[in-house]
Parts: sequence; structure tokens; C-alpha cells
Amino acid sequence: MSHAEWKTAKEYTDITYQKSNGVARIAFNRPDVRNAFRPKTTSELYDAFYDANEDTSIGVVLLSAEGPSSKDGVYSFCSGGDQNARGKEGYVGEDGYHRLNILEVQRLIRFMPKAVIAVVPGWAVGGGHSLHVVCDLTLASKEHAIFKQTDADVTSFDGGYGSAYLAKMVGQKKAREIFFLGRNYSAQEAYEMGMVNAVIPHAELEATAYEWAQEILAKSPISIKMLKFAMNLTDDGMVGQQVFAGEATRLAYMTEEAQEGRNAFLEKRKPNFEKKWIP
Ligand SMILES: CC(C)(COP(=O)(O)OP(=O)(O)OC[C@H]1O[C@@H](n2cnc3c(N)ncnc32)[C@H](O)[C@@H]1OP(=O)(O)O)[C@@H](O)C(=O)NCCC(=O)NCCSC(=O)c1cc(O)c2ccccc2c1O
Repeated sequence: MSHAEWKTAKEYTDITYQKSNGVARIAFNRPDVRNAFRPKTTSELYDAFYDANEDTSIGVVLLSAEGPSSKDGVYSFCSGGDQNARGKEGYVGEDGYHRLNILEVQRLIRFMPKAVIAVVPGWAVGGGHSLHVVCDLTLASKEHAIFKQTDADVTSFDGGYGSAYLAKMVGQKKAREIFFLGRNYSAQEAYEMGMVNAVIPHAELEATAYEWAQEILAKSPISIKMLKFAMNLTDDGMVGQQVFAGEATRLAYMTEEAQEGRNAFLEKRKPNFEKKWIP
């Protein structure tokens, strides 16, 4: 298995963004505040995810975190919305506008035709917990990962993927416990609940995530994309259907029948769809 040779893809202030051999690594980089996100962070995340989505050489994205904290050596994935940036109507950006655009980041993760793996080295809390839930897979540090939902402590509620989708993952009773009591759960407990794919010794976490990514990259891109969208579909309603059907349309465009339809229009003649009613 090849080792990662990370190259910086773009410089940001609140995140790091690197690429290596088909894998993009996007990492929170505010470890001294447990990688809380402010509007600048979510804008940077959106920009990096958009780039990874558009880059045809990238098939898997790792959502990880830098650390540990320079103050106390504690590791974190993300502690959710930065409460210092929270104004009366949402999180206030440098432009003075109130935003909650972490949900746009969640949608990009959910709808991108590539696997996204949450790599959780420490605290995954509040909106940070919701982010790992929306990722396709989660790998967690055996020693340092802690999963916790604090939304109900700070009058917040992720009513979409963070809670309702979590309930599909761990069951209704467990999801309600996670949100209503806000307890700490270890990587092992999160694994047993079904919201973590594997518990990995901390020193091996990043290398293991890269190995998982390389395994996925060896598979058919069309299969991975269609499987992700098929598994999303039943939970995403009409939007899930739209995303899945969009890819079906792309596949249909590749047929002779579709070429005939396009050519007939351009040549101003009737299309010849005879003998195309394949059962
Ligand atoms: C994460 C913790 C449980 C860690 O506890 P610990 O004791 O290890 O560390 P400290 O509490 O001492 O923190 C160290 C240092 O970091 C600062 N910090 C930590 N988290 C945040 C934060 N979220 N915002 C700002 N600052 C933070 C802390 O103040 C310390 O600073 P010092 O200067 O004193 O060194 C614990 O830190 C914790 O509980 N953190 C808060 C978790 C939280 O409540 N997050 C917000 C939940 S709401 C949310 O994330 C959210 C955002 C959205 O945009 C949404 C949008 C739409 C729907 C839902 C949304 C949503 O739920």
C-alpha cells in the first residue's frame, strides 16, 4: 500500500487542504478552540470540498483535523459552531452577516459523488458530531476520540442529518439519549452503536484512513457513486431522487439512442428510435 505524499492544494487560515494520489485531505486547523468552526471556517470548508468535488483525479476525501491543542495537548475533530462568533441571529462572519452555512457544507459532503471519510482524532461535539454523521464512513482514534452532542446545552438543534439521520444509524432510542443527555461516548461505544466503522490506535489513524481511501479508489468510480446515491436516496426524498436520477441521465447520454436523439434534433429530422425497446 502506497504512503501518502501530501501536497498543499490551497492555503487557508482555518483549515488545511492537501492532496495525495487520488485522495484529498481537508482538516480543521483551530486546535486551540477544539477546532470550533466560525463562518470563515465554513466558507473555507465549502471552497475546499467544492474543489475536491470538481477535481476528477480525486475519488475520496478525508475530513480530518490538525492538533493537538498547543495549550493543553488535547486532540479534537471539531467542537461545532464557535460560540464566540455566535450573534443574535446565527454565527456572525467578518462581513457582519449572520450565517449557518455549515449546512451547505453538510449538503456538499452528502451529495458529492465521492466517498467522504471522517477521521476523528479527538472531540467530535455539537456541529462537529453532526459532520461525522453526514460523512460516508467514520474512523476514530481508540485513545482520544470522544463523541458528544451539546446542541441542547446551547439552544441549537441540527434537525437534519445530525439528528434524524443519526437515528437511522444508531436507532431512535440511542439517538434521543445522545441528544437529550449529551453524554460522552468513547470510540468503542460509538462503534458498538453503529456510528463508527473502525476504532484505530491513534498513531495509525491517518495512515489507516489513507489505506481505506486507496482501497476505495481501486473500485469502479461509477459503482461507488451510484451506490452512495442509492443509499442516500430513501432518506433524501425528492432531492435524493434528483441526485440519483441525474447520474442515471448521464449514463443514458452515453447510449446510441441518446446520440440519435441529439443528432436528429441538430439535423432537423425525426429521430429513428426503432428497435430500441430493449426489455
Ligand atoms: C468540546 C468540549 C467538550 C471540550 O471540553 P474540554 O474541557 O476538553 O475543553 P474546554 O471546554 O476547556 O475548551 C478548550 C478551549 O476551546 C474553547 N472552545 C471549545 N469549544 C468551543 C466552541 N464550540 N466555541 C468556542 N470556543 C470553544 C474553550 O472555550 C476553551 O478556550 P480557552 O480560551 O478557555 O482555552 C467543550 O469545549 C465544549 O463543550 N465545547 C462547546 C461545544 C458546543 O456547544 N458546540 C456548539 C454546538 S451547536 C453547533 O455546533 C451548531 C452549529 C451550527 O452552525 C448549526 C447550524 C444548523 C443547525 C445546527 C447547528 C449546530 O448544532
